[in-house]
Amino acid sequence: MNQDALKALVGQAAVKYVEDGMILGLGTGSTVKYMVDALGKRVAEEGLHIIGVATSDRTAKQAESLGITIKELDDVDHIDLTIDGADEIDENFQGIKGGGAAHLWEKIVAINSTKNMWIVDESKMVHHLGQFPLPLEVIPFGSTHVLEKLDKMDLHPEFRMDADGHHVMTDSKNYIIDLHLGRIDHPHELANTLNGIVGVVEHGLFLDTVNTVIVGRSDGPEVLNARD
Ligand SMILES: O=C(CO)[C@H](O)[C@H](O)COP(=O)(O)O
Repeated sequence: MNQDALKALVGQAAVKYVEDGMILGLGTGSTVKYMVDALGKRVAEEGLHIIGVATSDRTAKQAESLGITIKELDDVDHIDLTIDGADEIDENFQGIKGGGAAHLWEKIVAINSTKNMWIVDESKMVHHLGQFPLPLEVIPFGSTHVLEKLDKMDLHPEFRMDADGHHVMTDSKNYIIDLHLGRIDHPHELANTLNGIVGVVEHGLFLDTVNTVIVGRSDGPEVLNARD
């Protein structure tokens, strides 16, 4: 099975956890896109009454095009379950997110959710975090100085640019800096350090966040329970 087929598999597996009346956080990325397609199908076929809170403009657009009602986070009083993708998940269920430049909204939605589920193909499961560059969302004002500071801290920063050589912009109109770390031995310490840098809005370390991971493997989806 190729990677896309595994992503579709976990997307379809995840929506089996959706119940009528739920308020759902909808993540961002290519895996979530399959999940939103499958959710739209359930809404159309079963008439489920679901409210979605999207973690990006592109997910909101896709969901609405499929007949899923979308509300702003501030217009709901809770979120029952958020289903999102991830870039890396280690053996302690700690994760890196933000490959799609959406980790700020994803983290805000995640911390306001009763349960968090991540859906990934098996290539995302790792022994140690850090092979995937760690994304930081940074305020454009003074961001070159933030980059220099990170460089002096040996965090190997690089602005994320698009194919035309422009800064990748988040939905909040911020820039992304990726840290090329290779291996993160102490994710909580690194998170604390990054939280203390003025100009960094949010980093892509999602620590002690996820409850359930569905891993797409060629012999079927594997469900891992991280925490309650
Ligand atoms: O964090 C994210 C977006 O900011 C995505 O969840 C993550 O990048 C995984 O994406 P994909 O499913 O396309 O591999």
